[in-house]
Amino acid sequence: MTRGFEVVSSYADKGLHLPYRTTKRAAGYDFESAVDFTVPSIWKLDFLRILWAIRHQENVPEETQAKAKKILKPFLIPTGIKAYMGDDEVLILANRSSNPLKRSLVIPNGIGVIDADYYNNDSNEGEIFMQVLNFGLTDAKIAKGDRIGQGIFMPYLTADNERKPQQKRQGGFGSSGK
Ligand SMILES: O=c1ccn([C@H]2C[C@H](O)[C@@H](COP(=O)(O)OP(=O)(O)OP(=O)(O)O)O2)c(=O)[nH]1
Ligand SMILES: [Mg+2]
Repeated sequence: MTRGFEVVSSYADKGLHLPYRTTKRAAGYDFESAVDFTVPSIWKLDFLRILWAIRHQENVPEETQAKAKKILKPFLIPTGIKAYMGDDEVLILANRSSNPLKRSLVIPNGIGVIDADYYNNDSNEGEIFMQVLNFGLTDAKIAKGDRIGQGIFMPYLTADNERKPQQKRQGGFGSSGK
């Protein structure tokens, strides 16, 4: 077992496809969405009120803040997939170049870093999520099975005299603290 993909147990009988390469020399394994998913447009904000607040240097009302927070929060598309790899390897999750053009979807953190020790972690079994924002004017509808991103396996290097890592990975998305 060198590196590869598995379906996480909660999706065992959901008919998911493991990520695959579409052409002979493709670097990226395409990931499909595990569910039908809607990514709301970030423009669904209460525009006028925000502009008003900025114009008058007022605090944005709490209700608007809550709404904005909900919409601006990057959305996590479940893939139902986990990846195993060597200890000195990482899976880079990148957008498909067609996504900004066709679906107005971007990855707000640029790329996703899927660590080798994320695999089978105690909190979510290592399920890979694709974090996206929809900068378009309308909601982006994604169907189960749509190819949403691509994963590229890479080796990584460590630095001399580094402070040895103290933690065991418990999950993702901020699990190691601030
Ligand atoms: O697009 C992404 C990015 C990350 N992850 C998972 C795998 C990764 O191993 C873990 C942690 O990612 P990262 O280290 O980039 O985020 P963090 O904010 O530092 O979280 P943590 O404190 O859990 O390391 O979250 C994803 O599923 N999708
Ligand atoms: Mg981290």
